[in-house]
Amino acid sequence: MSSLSASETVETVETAAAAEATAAPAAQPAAKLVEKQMEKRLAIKVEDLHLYYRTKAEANPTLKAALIRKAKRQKVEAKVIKAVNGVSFEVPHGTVLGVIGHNGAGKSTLLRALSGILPPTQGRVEVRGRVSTLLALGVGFNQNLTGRENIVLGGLAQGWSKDQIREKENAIIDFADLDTLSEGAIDRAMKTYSSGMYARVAFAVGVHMDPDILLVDEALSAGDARFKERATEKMLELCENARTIVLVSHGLETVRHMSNRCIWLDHGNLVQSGDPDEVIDAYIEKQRKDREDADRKKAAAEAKEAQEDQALAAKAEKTKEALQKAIGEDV
Ligand SMILES: Nc1ncnc2c1ncn2[C@@H]1O[C@H](COP(=O)(O)OP(=O)(O)OP(=O)(O)O)[C@@H](O)[C@H]1O
Repeated sequence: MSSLSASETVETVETAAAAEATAAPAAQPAAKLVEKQMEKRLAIKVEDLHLYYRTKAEANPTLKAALIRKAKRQKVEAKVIKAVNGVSFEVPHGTVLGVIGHNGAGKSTLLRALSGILPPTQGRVEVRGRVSTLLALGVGFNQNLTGRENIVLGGLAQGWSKDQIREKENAIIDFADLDTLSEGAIDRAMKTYSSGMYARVAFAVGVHMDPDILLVDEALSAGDARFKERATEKMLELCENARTIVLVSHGLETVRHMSNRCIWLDHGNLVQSGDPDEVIDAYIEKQRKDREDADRKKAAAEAKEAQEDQALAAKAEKTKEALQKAIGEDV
């Protein structure tokens, strides 16, 4: 679980606004005022965001390779992976933003930047409000502590009072509802949990942190159908209270059902953003076309291979005939 210092980002925006007000104190053009009002309603503002990872080119260096490199005084080349390339978008408070895209499109990386885990390589990320992050693996839990102990730890990290912790602890445990899966599990070390049990506790903690902005990365994928339904209801309830949710998922129907805005990432680029039905339909159509293209390429390659086989067989036949002629007997 990670939280971002909301006050810091808000302060940046207000400081900029104050400076502008000093420069032009009196009448401001109506368009400017409207823009400012809109600006205030924003929960997230992402401007020309680039996120790169630097990795060593050699994934599994061998001792021999390392020794040769050392002898030649060569350095291991750093490889830059451009996970997100100049993405810009805005999210008003009360939005459920679905983020879709192929494997490796940059969705989780974007979410890491929104949660503050990953600083931008270039560009700006402004997140205004208390953030709660639900990552697929429930990052932040101590595996050796029990579910209950992790809940208390999460509360302490949020600065809750003893009474608040006691009150929320029960609500979280009720919501996670682990007893129906395995009695007494909440008092066992989390390393003994199944991925579904883990997801339940992570989700229950995340939504009870009373976040303004909830970032969800496939955290529901491990939950069973009943839990997913309850989690969806809870997220919609949060949203009715003008909370903002960013939902990264391959579950296109979940995104269609839950979100009221959607962005589609492809190789780190923002392909389309807007109405979820339109964006999801366009994405499905692109996937269909890609599959068709791949099938066509495969069929063409197979046809070419068959042709080459035929040509080779014909050539072999001719060679055999020529040999027969030359020596006048069967070979
Ligand atoms: N820690 C990392 N170090 C190096 N490269 C990374 C790291 N994490 C992700 N990447 C790379 O960044 C790109 C985007 O990955 P990311 O996990 O953000 O994609 P994704 O859309 O969330 O994919 P998926 O749907 O498979 O979870 C990929 O090329 C991935 O290999």
